[in-house]
Amino acid sequence: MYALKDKEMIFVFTGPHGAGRKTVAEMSGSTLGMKQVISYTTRPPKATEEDGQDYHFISPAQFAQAQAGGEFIEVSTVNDHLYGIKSSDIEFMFQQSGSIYLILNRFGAETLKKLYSDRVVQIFIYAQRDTLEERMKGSGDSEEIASKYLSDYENELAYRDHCDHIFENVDLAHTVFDLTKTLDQYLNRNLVDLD
Ligand SMILES: Nc1nc2c(ncn2[C@@H]2O[C@H](COP(=O)(O)OP(=O)(O)O)[C@@H](O)[C@H]2O)c(=O)[nH]1
Ligand SMILES: Nc1ncnc2c1ncn2[C@@H]1O[C@H](COP(=O)(O)OP(=O)(O)O)[C@@H](O)[C@H]1O
Repeated sequence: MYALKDKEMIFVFTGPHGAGRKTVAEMSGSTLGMKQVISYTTRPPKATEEDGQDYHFISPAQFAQAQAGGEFIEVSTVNDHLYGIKSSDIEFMFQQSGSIYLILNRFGAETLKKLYSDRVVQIFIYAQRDTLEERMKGSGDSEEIASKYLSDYENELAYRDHCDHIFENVDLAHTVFDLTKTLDQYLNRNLVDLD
């Protein structure tokens, strides 16, 4: 496991699938110069996704090999596909930036919190159930996947009690503004005028 250096912080975006975690994390992250640690997955890429940008798309055999070699600090199964984060990627991203972020389900968020305790800030992004349903349709998730995620909505929502900051993502610009202001306070960059 990578040992964090002085002032290095990990921001974990979690919350229900389709709430806009990825959208808002990328927008605030690029404003603040934070780097994303990209997960590895055995899920096939969607039409709009790029290898190395959205995920590192690897085969089950490649995943098993990396897992056997102890390369992952966390592994999770979602809809019959494996997802994991490599410790070496955390280290590499910290060489690029003093703060990194990840977009994880609640199990991954909980694991990182256990591993890195007070150096992890958990950001919970959510939306109302019917809003999620609409967004999932819009982002190309199949009805089967959407209904699987929605059936777990209450459990996903309950995880917010474990998080440091909670944002309901209704209006995108508003969420990103509030989120950037919150993250900026940890980073002490004062990019956002607080008045
Ligand atoms: N625990 C864990 N969760 C992950 C990891 N990578 C991605 N996730 C989460 O697992 C879920 C995967 O969902 P998926 O259907 O592939 O849709 P996505 O939202 O487009 O990535 C999302 O909630 C991700 O945030 C990982 O390495 N570990
Ligand atoms: N505030 C918002 N209003 C409307 N659509 C949004 C908003 N935030 C995100 N979206 C859209 O919702 C879909 C899901 O967003 P995404 O960031 O992929 O969610 P997550 O990472 O939480 O699964 C995307 O199509 C995205 O463009």
